[in-house]
Amino acid sequence: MRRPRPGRTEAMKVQLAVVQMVSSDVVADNLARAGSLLEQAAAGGAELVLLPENFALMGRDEKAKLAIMERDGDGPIQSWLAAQAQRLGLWLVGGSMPLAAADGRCYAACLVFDPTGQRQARYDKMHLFDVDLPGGESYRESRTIAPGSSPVAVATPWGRLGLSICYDLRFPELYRSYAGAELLVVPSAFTRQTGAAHWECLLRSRAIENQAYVLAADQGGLHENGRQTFGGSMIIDPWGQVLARLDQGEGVALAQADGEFLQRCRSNLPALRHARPAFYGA
Ligand SMILES: NC(=O)CC(=O)C(=O)O
Repeated sequence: MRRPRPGRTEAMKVQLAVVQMVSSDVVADNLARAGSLLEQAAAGGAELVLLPENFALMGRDEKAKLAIMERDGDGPIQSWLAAQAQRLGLWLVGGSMPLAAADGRCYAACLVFDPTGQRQARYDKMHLFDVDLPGGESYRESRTIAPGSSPVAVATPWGRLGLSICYDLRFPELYRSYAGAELLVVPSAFTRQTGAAHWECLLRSRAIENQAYVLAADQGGLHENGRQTFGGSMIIDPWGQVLARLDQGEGVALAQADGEFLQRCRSNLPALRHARPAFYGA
């Protein structure tokens, strides 16, 4: 593994992977398939891999999450993530999984493990998908999920990695709080309807305005509860170009991040330095 010295973004070269799943309501099946997809990513040279939101379970109803939620730092899904990172020698970003909240709900937590299996970060989804879509589809995540309250960026051998989950993608201020981060992750279970309309456009915008690599791993297919997710998992460079993309179904997309290219984007078009938050807020 190439490990550039901290601060040497231009020396950064890392093979990235996003894993797309169509998770079912059986945890053991989902983990077995996720394990094979991670092996596929590792065989493609991936050093940093992102799983989708709800990788371990897309239940028949939202409450199913509560039956499998774990205490922080203790439980089979967390152990599985640590073991996969270690087994395959990867930085593994574990999409989202339910961790118990004090009020009986859970947090949708994104956990990051390094190649020794040590946990390096936890981010809890901050914006909850309580929406009514045209056509009658409706979601109330806040009934089962408690909102997180802190942005989290983690230091990796390739620079800072800003964490977010799915609906967070619609709140650019969160990503601006990571300004300067080289890598942004968006594990998701975007609806088919909103994904067709907004997914790529929002992802490319976050990459362009923050001049960062964006990794977006989505759920992509028909789930047992009748819910359809969009797919279209992708890796985008700081110029907004889609380097790798999946359609529907399960799979792995791979692409290389290049620190020299990122630095060139930032020095040729120094929009991050031109920002004037004093006049319109941080
Ligand atoms: N499912 C989500 O959390 C978000 C989504 O589908 C959207 O923002 O659209």
